[in-house]
Order: sequence, then C-alpha cells, then structure tokens
Amino acid sequence: MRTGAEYLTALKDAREIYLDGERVADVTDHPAFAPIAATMAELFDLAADPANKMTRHAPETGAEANLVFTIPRSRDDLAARRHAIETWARHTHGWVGRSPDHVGSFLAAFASSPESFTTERRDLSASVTGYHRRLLDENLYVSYAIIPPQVSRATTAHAWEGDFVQAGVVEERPDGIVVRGAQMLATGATVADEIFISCIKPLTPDDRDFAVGFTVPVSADGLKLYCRRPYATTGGPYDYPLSTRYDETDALVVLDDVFVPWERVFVDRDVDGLRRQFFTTGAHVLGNWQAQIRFTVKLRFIAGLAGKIADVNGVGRIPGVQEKLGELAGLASLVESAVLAAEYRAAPDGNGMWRPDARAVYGAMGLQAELYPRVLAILRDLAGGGVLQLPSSVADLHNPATRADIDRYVQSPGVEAVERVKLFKLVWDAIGSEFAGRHHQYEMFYAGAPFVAKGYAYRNFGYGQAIADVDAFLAGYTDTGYTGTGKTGTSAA
Ligand SMILES: Cc1cc2nc3c(=O)[nH]c(=O)nc-3n(C[C@H](O)[C@H](O)[C@H](O)COP(=O)(O)OP(=O)(O)OC[C@H]3O[C@@H](n4cnc5c(N)ncnc54)[C@H](O)[C@@H]3O)c2cc1C
Repeated sequence: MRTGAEYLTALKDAREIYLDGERVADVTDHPAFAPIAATMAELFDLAADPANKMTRHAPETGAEANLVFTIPRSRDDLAARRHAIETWARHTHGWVGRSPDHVGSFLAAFASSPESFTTERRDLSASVTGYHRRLLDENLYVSYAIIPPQVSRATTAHAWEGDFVQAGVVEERPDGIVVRGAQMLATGATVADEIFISCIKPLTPDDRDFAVGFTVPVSADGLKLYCRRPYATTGGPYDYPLSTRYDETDALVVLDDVFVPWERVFVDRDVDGLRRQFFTTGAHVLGNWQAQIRFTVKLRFIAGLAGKIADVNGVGRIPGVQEKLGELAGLASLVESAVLAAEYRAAPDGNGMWRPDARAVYGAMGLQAELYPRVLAILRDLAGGGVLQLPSSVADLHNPATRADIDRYVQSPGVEAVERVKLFKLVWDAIGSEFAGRHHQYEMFYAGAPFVAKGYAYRNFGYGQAIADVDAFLAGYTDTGYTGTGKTGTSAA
C-alpha cells in the first residue's frame, strides 16, 4: 500500500498551479498547499496501517486494496466501507470534504457497471474498469471538476459567447481526444494525483462536444489550476487550528488543448452517457453516502464544540442552553441516522453492487443547505462575543507585558487563559474565519446548488406511493359517507 511519503514524492511533478499571479514551484513545500498535502499523506498512512483495517482483497486486481476504492458487494462490505470512511473523516474531524474516498467512490461504482459506458458508437467500458484497477493498485488521490464554469446559467455552453469556454472536445485523434475549456471547482486538485473532468449539470443535444468524462494527471501538459485565496497562511496553528491543517484549496481547472488517450476517456460526446455515468451506475448515491458519513463526523465535532463552550462559560445547566444543545444533537443525530438507514435499506443493483438507499442519502443531502447554517447559528449563539474577546494572536500570550492581562481577564473558572483562548479561536475558525465561510458555502453547494440537492430528495422519496396512500384514504369516503373501500395505514415500502 502506498504510504504518505510516497504520495508526497509523487506530487513533486510539473503541475501548473497559479496563485497570486505566480506559478507554484512545489506544492509540498509551499505554505498554502504543504499543510493539506501533509494531511492527505496522513490519510494514506492511516490506510496503509493494518491496525486500521482499511484494506481488503479486491477481486479486480487479486491484491489487497484501500477499502474505500473497492466495489461494495455485500451489506458487510458497506459496513466495512463506512468504518473506513469514518476512520479518515475522524482524522480531520470532517473538515476535509474531498478526501480521496469521495471521487474514489464514484470511480468504484463506474467500474461496477461497465455496460453503462458502452454505446453503438464507442465501447469505453475497458477504460473505466482499467482505470479502476489502477486506482486500486496505485492508491491514487483523484479529485473532480464536474460543473461548467459559472458563466451563465440561463443557457448551456453551446449558447455561450466564445468557443469552448466549458471543457469540450476540440479534436479527435486515432489515439484519443483533445480537450479545451474550463470546469469548476476542483477542491483538493492542487494536491491530487489526478482529476476526473466531466459534467453533471444536464446538457442539451446541442452541447454534445461538452458531454465528456475522463481523467487526467494534474501534471498533464496544458492543464492549469487557478486557485482561490488560500487560508492555510492566515496565521499559526494556535490562532487558526482548522485553516492551517484542512484548507483543501479550490481551483478552476483550465484545459489548454490537453490530449486525453482513449484509455482515460469514459464518456465521449454523449449527453445521455453523462446521466448513465453518474446515475445508472449508482456512483452518485455511493459518492454522496461518503459525503454524509463525513458530514456526520463534522456535526459531532461541532456539537462537541458547542458543549464545551457551554461548560467553559458555565451555562451548561441552564434549560434554555440545553434546549439549544438538544437541537444541535437532534440535527447531528438525524444525519447519522440517515447514513445508517441508507446502509440498513441498501440493496444490490443489477451488477451486484450494494447501493446505499437513495431516499435516505438524498433526504439528508436535500436538507443540508438549511441544516448546516442552522448548526452554525446555534454555535454562534452559544459563543457570543467570546470568539472576539481574544488576543489578536498567540504573540500576545508570549509577550510578558500583555500575558498578565490575558491571564487575568480571558479565563474561566478552572480554565486558564491559554486554554480558553485556544478553544474560542478554534470556534472562530469553525464559524467566522475565511475558512469557516468557505465551509459554509461548501456544505450548501458541494453536491449542487440547494435547489439541485432538493431535486434529488424529491425524485428519490417515492412520492408516487405517498400520493397513492392519500388517494386510497380519499377513496374511503364521499360526500354521502364512508365507502368501505378505503385503506388506511398503508405505507411506502
Ligand atoms: C467550496 C466549494 C467546493 C466545491 N468543490 C467542488 C468539487 O470538488 N468539484 C466540483 O465539481 N464542484 C465543486 N463545487 C462546485 C459545486 O458543485 C457547484 O458550486 C454547485 O454545483 C452549484 O453550481 P454553481 O455554484 O454554479 O451554482 P449555480 O448553478 O450558478 O446556482 C447558484 C444559485 O442560482 C440560483 N439558480 C441557478 N439556477 C437555478 C435554477 N434552474 N432554478 C432555481 N434557482 C437557480 C439558485 O439560487 C442557486 O443556488 C464546489 C463548490 C463550493 C462552493
């Protein structure tokens, strides 16, 4: 199994990353990227340690592989997968959204359904299964960019001014395709091995050239990453304990005529193929189950922060405060329950891949855009001004001239200043720093805009059965009395 050190060595390649108008020479020693690269390396080391039970035999390769990249073929496999995902998520307390298990889950599900990548025009099934074997063998970190750049949402790319703003095929060669254009928003790509580029937003037949799915090494010729402002450099670990460790960085991916060989192409100018890729294969539900497992861990951590603030501030016994903590506990438990319900109601699909229950996964995902802001609001409410009644940085604790005042005025019963300041700086990094603001946006948008996430919940709820139950009830009486035919008490299976 690939170790963290091996992963870090592999990042020292010719990747073209731009930050503040300059090209980044080496992500592993750049202050904006080295911390998250180190965190990802820790994840690979965790997976490689047999004590963590994160590997299992993969029939596709005949060797031990990282469990999070394998195809779940039984209920036990799903349970083991959840444990492995939790092990990684607990390491970052849920603050790293795009750890390698996210896109890895999509890729595993793709490979479970090779026929979804076969059309009369082209058979790309061997590309998908071959790439999955590489993922298992090489333990790769793949990130993705599957959303068109936010140019206009009034139309799709074919109607935009300028050719190939969204990534599309400009040329076909005997050995592959040449891709030009951009795609958003590749979280983690700066420190990934490879990027999966595709489009999950619905396209029209006129967008055929943009209907692609393929992987490229981050160091591919012509591939550029334009990063947003980094947060890892905001301050030190005491002042910004989350920013300095877990800033995944987000980047716009630009492809300047990047050549992609056929063995890396999964969907080639096939609008329906994109839907099959994400939905017929079960990739979307398996990948987003990972996201909800990770979210569960983060919510428990936030609940822990809230409970600790209440303790330190001496308000934990007040019924009104317990009500707020109770609401937070309820929200966290709801998501955890959805994760477990998805596993409990999982079933094998036609290819024998066990799919987490879509209603449970999408039910939680559909609520996330309201749930996360509510969770933050409760934490803000409990924190009060404590997150601002803080020294500007740890330097004030190190200066004897200021330390005495901080020791005297920024403490709580049984909690020395250095510990109280530490806690409240952590809380600020969760609710108020730029890192926190990005996380707020992330949880609302990572699976699509809120209206999109609710669309999944709507379509997978089983409204047909729910409406049929109401119809059956309505049929049980008329304006003259009971008909005797109405069934009550039916419920969706
Ligand atoms: C921090 C962060 C990390 C991300 N990481 C990744 C990643 O790793 N990989 C990746 O591929 N993507 C990633 N994304 C991108 C994410 O998938 C998109 O943000 C998401 O799909 C929504 O698209 P959009 O941002 O273009 O919003 P838009 O589609 O432009 O929507 C923005 C808003 O416009 C309104 N709106 C637009 N269209 C409609 C409509 N038809 N009906 C009703 N209202 C509408 C809604 O208010 C909507 O919320 C990330 C996003 C964020 C914020």
